[in-house]
Amino acid sequence: MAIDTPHNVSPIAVFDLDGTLADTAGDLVGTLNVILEREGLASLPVRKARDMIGAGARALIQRGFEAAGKELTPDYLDELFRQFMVHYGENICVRTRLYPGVAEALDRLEDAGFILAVCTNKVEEHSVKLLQELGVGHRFAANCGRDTFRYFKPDPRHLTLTIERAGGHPSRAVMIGDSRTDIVTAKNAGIPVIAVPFGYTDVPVQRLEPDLVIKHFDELFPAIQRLMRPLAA
Ligand SMILES: O=C(O)COP(=O)(O)O
Ligand SMILES: [Mg+2]
Repeated sequence: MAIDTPHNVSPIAVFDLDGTLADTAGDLVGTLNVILEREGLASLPVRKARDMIGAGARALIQRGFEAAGKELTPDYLDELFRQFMVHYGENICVRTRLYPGVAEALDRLEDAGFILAVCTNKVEEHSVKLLQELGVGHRFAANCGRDTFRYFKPDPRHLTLTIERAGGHPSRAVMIGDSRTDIVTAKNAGIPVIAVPFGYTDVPVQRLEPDLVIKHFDELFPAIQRLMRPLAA
């Protein structure tokens, strides 16, 4: 289906957050471990728990408890989720860092006239706080979390509504992500997707058939040019 491109719409690059812009596993798993320890369960090493990230904090707790062989009732999961949100909110940027080359890649895109946005399954409040603490919050025209709209990834409307809020258009957009969720979301929205292989996924991203894979943010701008040139023609 051809999408009509309105005149003079700036191109937009939409980024996933956890595992794409920033390596957040240390602090997410750090909070998961606080919760597990409060429940008398053994904590999980980051290398084992990192691939449980990607579907939001509630899923992370659920997966952590499954790994420990402990059942959770929905009510108790709600209670642990509340505890998680408080602890994580207070410890959101202790070990978390941007991946190498992110700030430069954002500069390059901005210089080329791109709008930048974030579409994450973190709650919006945490996404805003984290990107501010990482010193890049002001770069994004929209920062849309799991609770921003009624829809969240892999529902493609999370992505299309993010684009709309940022002032872009789906026909001049690209998504950058690290997981199956991001790739499925973008494909269902009809938007090209670039994957990074250093994030959180239980399957190598190449197998999920993104349009391109980049190993470092240095490669982002040329990759976007390759994908968007045919669209702009
Ligand atoms: O916090 C999560 O589990 C997922 O967040 P992401 O969508 O930014 O990868
Ligand atoms: Mg991610």
